[in-house]
Amino acid sequence: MTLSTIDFSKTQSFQALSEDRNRLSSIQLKALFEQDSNRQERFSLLDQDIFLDYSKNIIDEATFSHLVALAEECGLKDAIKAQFTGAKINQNENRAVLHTALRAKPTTSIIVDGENIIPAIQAVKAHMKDFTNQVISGAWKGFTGKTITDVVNIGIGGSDLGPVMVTEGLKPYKNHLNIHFVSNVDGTHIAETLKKVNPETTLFLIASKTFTTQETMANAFSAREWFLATAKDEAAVSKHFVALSTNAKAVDEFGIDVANMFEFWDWVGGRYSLWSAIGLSISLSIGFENFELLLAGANEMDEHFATAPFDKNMPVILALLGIWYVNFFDAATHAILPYDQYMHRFAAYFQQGDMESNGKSVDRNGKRVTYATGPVIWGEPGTNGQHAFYQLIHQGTQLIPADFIAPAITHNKIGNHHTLLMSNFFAQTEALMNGKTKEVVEAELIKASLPADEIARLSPFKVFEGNKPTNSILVKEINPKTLGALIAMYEHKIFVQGVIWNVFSYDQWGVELGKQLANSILPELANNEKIHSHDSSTNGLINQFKAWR
Ligand SMILES: O=P(O)(O)OC[C@H]1O[C@H](O)[C@H](O)[C@@H](O)[C@@H]1O
Repeated sequence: MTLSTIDFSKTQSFQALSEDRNRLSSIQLKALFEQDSNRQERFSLLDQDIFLDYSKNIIDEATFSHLVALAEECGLKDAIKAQFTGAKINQNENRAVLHTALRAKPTTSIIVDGENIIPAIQAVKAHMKDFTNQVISGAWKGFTGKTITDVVNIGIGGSDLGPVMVTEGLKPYKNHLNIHFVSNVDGTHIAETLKKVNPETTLFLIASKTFTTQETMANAFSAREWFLATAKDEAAVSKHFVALSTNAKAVDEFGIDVANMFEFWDWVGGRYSLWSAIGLSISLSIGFENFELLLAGANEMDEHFATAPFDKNMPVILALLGIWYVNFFDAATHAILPYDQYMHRFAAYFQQGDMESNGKSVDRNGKRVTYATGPVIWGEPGTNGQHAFYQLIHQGTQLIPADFIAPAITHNKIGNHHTLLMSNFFAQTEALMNGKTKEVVEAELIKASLPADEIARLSPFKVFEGNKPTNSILVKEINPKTLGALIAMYEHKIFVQGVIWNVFSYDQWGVELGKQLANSILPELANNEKIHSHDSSTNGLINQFKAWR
């Protein structure tokens, strides 16, 4: 079973949406609310303690049904089925895409290459559970008999961003272990981390799907050297180094006992791997039971995604709205704005999730696309963003659709902080939608007793056009289950968009060229001889570096 290769810009729904775009260009969102008192009821969904209000989007009933029809026309139903049942939809790498299997119920059966993969997943989970319990309880001892106090996850990209985001997001559930993350090949990252830990009580998790990634291997070797400088005994490595990988051979060559390897498989994409052994730092940080709740939340979202009709399906709706703005309003970026300090890495995580998946310009037929695909994903937690970049969202020339995410219940009930935060959350989407008219601005300036010529001069700067689209995602509370569901919701959003844009979302050839060139430049940096092998800019930069270092 392969994915369809329909050019969505040639579909009937696309044509209808183009007409909708023209029709809606003269309509203000505000007016749509005035015309229909049930608008929010119509354009919102409640599922799994997540309330998605998408009513503040530039859509009406007709547009919404055309968007849903677009999903149907592009074969989304079959695509979802293909992904969940293990079809090799990552065609360029001939792989299935089964992060959903990692959180499936143990009774499920999913066949890949003639074999049910669920028992192997359960076996790794049992290993993770046992190991997590030993480390947390203190039964796992370091080489001098001391218990573990610190865990350092060494990994990059998908082997870092998910665990960082989730351990930060779920800090209220954290136990006594200190969790650190080292990703950058810049020696500063590992050096600063090693300053904080003691080799006798530190556990290193070498997290790499391929176990060949330059950055991770360099950091892992430096950590090992640092450790051995104290331990002075290779045999001690097995008590302090474990591997999270698909590559048993490379793990063995590094010197990690394969018994201390937590395996996963090629059908888990790096940026979708936090549910696999890559999640060991999460499990150590919040306990295996909470890790399982994270998986259970994701699984419930999987079921919602796989079974809900498209017009009641959160990931599908988010994906379609995203396409609406990228392809019909020329939106080049999409902001993710969590009003929750613990979620401060959520946008960074989905930068990889989304941009590495759908940052493609060749379609599934191997042809250059004739339309825009994945937007730039960015964002910072509210209210910090309000005092930094919201100016541009409110009054700039770019249309920036934004997702506002907030928990109703806070983990830190200090004074009135949460109501202050939430008042901003509600105010911003309202302000973005309604804007402020010239009349209102002028009335305010008259009230402030400004002279008429000053009012005329100032008012254009103080007008807000409004009509800026947002989704509000109100979560009852950020806990392991709801966070699992939220992450899965965005994962599926990415998948749906990839299906419709007719791109392969699960490969990432775009990261290869830079890696290749870095490898060819590396030997050129070994001495101080002048380089002439590149363009004049690259030669000049390398030679200046050599002169200065
Ligand atoms: O887990 P690893 O094999 O070390 O890969 C780490 C990362 O590196 C690559 O460059 C890919 O672009 C990412 O998708 C991946 O997550």
